[in-house]
Amino acid sequence: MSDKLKIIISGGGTGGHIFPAISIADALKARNPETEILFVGAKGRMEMEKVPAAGYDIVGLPVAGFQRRLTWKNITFFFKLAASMLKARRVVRSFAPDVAIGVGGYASGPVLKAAASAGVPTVLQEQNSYPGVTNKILARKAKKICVAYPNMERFFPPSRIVQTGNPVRKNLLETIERATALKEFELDGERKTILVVGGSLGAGSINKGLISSLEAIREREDVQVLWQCGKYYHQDLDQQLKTHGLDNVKLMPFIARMDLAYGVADVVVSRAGAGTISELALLGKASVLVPSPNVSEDHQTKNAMSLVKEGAAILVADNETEEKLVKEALVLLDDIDHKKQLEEKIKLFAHNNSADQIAEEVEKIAKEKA
Ligand SMILES: CC(=O)N[C@H]1[C@@H](OP(=O)(O)OP(=O)(O)OC[C@H]2O[C@@H](n3ccc(=O)[nH]c3=O)[C@H](O)[C@@H]2O)O[C@H](CO)[C@@H](O)[C@@H]1O
Repeated sequence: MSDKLKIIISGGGTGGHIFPAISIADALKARNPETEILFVGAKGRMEMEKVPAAGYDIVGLPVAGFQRRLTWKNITFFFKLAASMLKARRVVRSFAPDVAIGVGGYASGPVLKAAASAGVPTVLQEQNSYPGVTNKILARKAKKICVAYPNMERFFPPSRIVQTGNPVRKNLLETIERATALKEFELDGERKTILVVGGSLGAGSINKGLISSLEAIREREDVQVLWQCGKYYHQDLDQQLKTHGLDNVKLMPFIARMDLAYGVADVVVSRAGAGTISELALLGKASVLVPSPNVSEDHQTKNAMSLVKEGAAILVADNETEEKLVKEALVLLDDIDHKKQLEEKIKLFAHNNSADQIAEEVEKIAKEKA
């Protein structure tokens, strides 16, 4: 094997797949700057913007998701899948990677399948406590499956599982100046802060919970809310907020500087995506989680429950946000002991150096192949 490794990383769709992928790429580069990395994502999805912004090349496949209900879109799904398979094969042949890594999301199926058929070893990174169908199928051929949760031998061949945790962006772990964070979001240093995040795309039910509780938030002059609502919901919510004229709510479509947002947060209200949970654990944040019911195998509830049953987070159901969400967050903000307990307990779920560990596995596999 030459020193110069060539690695394909495929997948994406949402931040939960893209950010771990970028962290793995960064770790491979940090270990060996000569390593050449090519991303393969899905055309029109978030990765086509975020990956180049992180300094890596990406090729887009025309692949789309399969709709679980009966719809005409599923006819185009099969055409797109076939076209993606052909393109994935071409990309694998011309880039000739030493290893292909799949991080989940539409593109990883065709790419890992093409890689395995071409004799390229594959590695999976499964972020969730309950894998989707594609990863279960891809795992049959994968050399290693890097997981973040225990008991994954229920789904994957035990001898090929490695406990690595989910890669988290490095800058989230650096110490930040509180003043810089307050300035970034135009927040008040005298107030306690609730950070609200609806996953990388925003969450309708969390947004509803906030909108229906604006009066309760207005009454709390000692509190402010930094609210990421998702690009799709932003315009409408921004208009609704303006009519209420609150000075303690800051609405944003997406937060690029999550390091600063976590830095100012006293309590976090969030979806239960695996990436966010890994970040909350590493940073020891007291959290109220609202699992999305719209994900495969209800995996967010399973992610959240692994914390909740250990007293490491609070859960509010998706259909109860209007009555409970803001109320629970405010109670937690005031209950210093409970807040402290959650901060300590969630830290027990933290996994350090995950990206580096995955990069090491990938290098080992490349060496075995050579
Ligand atoms: C709807 C959906 O399919 N969600 C899935 C998606 O989650 P999704 O991408 O929403 O969520 P995750 O929680 O895993 O990751 C979100 C990432 O985006 C970052 N972030 C979020 C908001 C923001 O404004 N700025 C920002 O940078 C977070 O810091 C985190 O790094 O992938 C996860 C990992 O497979 C799954 O567990 C989720 O169920």
